[in-house]
Amino acid sequence: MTELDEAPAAHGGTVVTGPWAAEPMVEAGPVVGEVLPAAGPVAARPAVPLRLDDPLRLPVWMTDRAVARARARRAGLVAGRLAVRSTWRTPAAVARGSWQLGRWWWMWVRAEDLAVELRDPAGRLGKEIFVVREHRKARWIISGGVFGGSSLAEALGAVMVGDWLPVLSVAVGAGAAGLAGRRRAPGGVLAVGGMEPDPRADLAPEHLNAAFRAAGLLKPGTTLVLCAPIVRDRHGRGWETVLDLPRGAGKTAAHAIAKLDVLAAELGVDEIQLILSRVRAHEGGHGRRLSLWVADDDPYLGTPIRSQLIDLDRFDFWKPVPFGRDARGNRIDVLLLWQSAFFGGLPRRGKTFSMRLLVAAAVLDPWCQLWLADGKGGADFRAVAGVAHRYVSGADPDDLTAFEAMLDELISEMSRRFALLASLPASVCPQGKLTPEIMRRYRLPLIPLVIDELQEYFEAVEDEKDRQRIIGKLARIARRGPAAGIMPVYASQRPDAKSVPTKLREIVTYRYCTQVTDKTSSDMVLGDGKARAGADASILSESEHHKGVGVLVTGPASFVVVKADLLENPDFEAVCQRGRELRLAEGTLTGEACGDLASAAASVRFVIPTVIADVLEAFGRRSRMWTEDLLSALVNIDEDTYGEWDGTRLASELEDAGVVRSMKQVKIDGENRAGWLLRDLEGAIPPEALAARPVDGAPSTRAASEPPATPLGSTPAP
Ligand SMILES: Nc1ncnc2c1ncn2[C@@H]1O[C@H](COP(=O)(O)OP(=O)(O)OP(=O)(O)O)[C@@H](O)[C@H]1O
Repeated sequence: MTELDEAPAAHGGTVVTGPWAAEPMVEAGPVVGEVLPAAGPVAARPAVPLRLDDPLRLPVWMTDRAVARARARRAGLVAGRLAVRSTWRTPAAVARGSWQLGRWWWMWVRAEDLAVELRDPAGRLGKEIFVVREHRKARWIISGGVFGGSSLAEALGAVMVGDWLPVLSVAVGAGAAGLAGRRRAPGGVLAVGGMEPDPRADLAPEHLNAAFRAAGLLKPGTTLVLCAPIVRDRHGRGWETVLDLPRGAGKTAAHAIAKLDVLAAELGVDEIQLILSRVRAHEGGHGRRLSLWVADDDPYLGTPIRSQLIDLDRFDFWKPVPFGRDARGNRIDVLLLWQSAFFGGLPRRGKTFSMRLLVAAAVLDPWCQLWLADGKGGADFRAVAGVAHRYVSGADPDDLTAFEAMLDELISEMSRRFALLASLPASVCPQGKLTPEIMRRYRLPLIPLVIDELQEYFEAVEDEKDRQRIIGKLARIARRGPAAGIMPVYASQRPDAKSVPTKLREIVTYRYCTQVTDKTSSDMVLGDGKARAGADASILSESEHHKGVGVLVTGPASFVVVKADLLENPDFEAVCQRGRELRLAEGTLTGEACGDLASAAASVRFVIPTVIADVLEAFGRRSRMWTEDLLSALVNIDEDTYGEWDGTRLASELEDAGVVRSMKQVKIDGENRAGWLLRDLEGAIPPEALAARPVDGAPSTRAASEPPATPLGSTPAP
């Protein structure tokens, strides 16, 4: 196993190469400003001026097996259909052609063309009738001459050459009549064998012109401007080109992207097979320039790619996380540093699995402190319990309290970090932001805050005011957290306004949406107007192959459709086990992952006083509690012992057990009341018992002579 040290260098919150970037054309150089021929029955490719020093280029079907196969298949189909259909179509075509030729001859011999020219505005011929008659006479003579001459020639030919000559003449005549009587497709394009041309076999400029015209993007008589020849892409999986919409029609690249569904239908492919993206100014583009790629097949077919994270010993979360691949097979990595993310989509479409790739990367970095809440409390995240600093599973009333306590604690941590960063000298902290050096020196690990099935928490809250308060906290963390190394990743199953509060979504920088039912739901996750701009998760199908495929929006104008790598539950468990070992070795295992304090104390033969043990149990995952709540929780634990206790009795018992109370009033939700802090209670546990927990950075195997590590969260003076 290796560390992913060849991962691209960190760069401010971007996703590496996506199909929106015009790729260099490898097969041929760009031919700027070449005008596509008008739509029509033109089968030939656009004439690219040849120069003597141009390399010899073979037709694509000779160099590309996929195209050769597609062509052969199509030729076979066309020939087969032609053979079957011609049995009844040929006589009909010959009859139609004979009738048309006969009619044409009759019009000609009647000199109708001349008569039309010579008629006065009232439609009379007047004296010109004599000219017309002269012509009629001459044309009858010519017809008679041709007919008589050819009959004589046929008769002589039959005698001198053979009887087959007249038969051949009749066959040629019938063939000509048959050709004249062929059926034509509407618009004048010939439908060979009754089949439409298949752009997958050979995408030609006229296909593009016709599709753009049908989508209302081209005015009659105008054509697209080809900036690069239409070539096979480097993997031979589709056709690609760069083109401009013509000036003067008022149509932009954005208009074309909004018509992606119509264009795909006109090109005879599924929307998922057509990748249209703007070519921006820094790539040499402008408002009318588009990069276009038409895949031969659904680009997401095939077995899912196993996540690289499974085989990594450790990962550096300051680097982009290997996430998946786009339609064209380019790797997509996601740098979560300084960012926040939102995952949405219908159930069972791979939302949690995709999000878990980021979690796995965090788990593999011992300098990441994971705070995680799973609203459903399913099996997907159970393995993080051994690594996570805070882990809330489920959305029952107790879990909801723990969930909010976790948010409060994190907000306090965020404020502490900002205060600390502000106090550091500019030489240590030049940008006022966390750096890997500051992280290690001041024990400020990166904190991914991961919340799956967010809708469960919103639904568990009955009062709208409480819901808004939670949204406010989540939004506050998303807005300010990233600069302090706190990166929220939220996921919700239901793409509606209640489950995906707009206020929250708009702050989050990355948004990922797996399949949804319609454009409105897609916009609900990805942002208003995104579907119109091409980022539309409703084009994903229910196919097994589209599980884990989602639209990843990385900025106001950038998105990519990604097939996420696969990381299944057993692999995730192995990753979590590795993450725990890494933290134990590095002395960074903290919080709930350290386990139950009472059992840790028991392992060093120390018995925690019952009152402290019970109070700790009553605290659960909270960091502070009001006395009245604590007393009722104690009554729940043991009514016989605590039924008669009041605040004074509790204070004196805890004092006797060694608890030193640092403050009598504690603030919860902005309200100060008599209460207790978790850290005061933990302060009463003797050092040996605390040392039995790896919480303070002591690897379980640390030698007695080694100095103790500084606890995470306790910061040395700058
Ligand atoms: N990248 C992937 N490639 C292939 N299959 C995947 C991928 N991601 C997920 N799946 C499959 O899809 C199933 C559902 O995934 P997941 O649990 O992430 O869905 P979800 O959208 O989070 O659903 P829910 O909201 O019900 O939890 C998984 O059990 C897995 O088999």
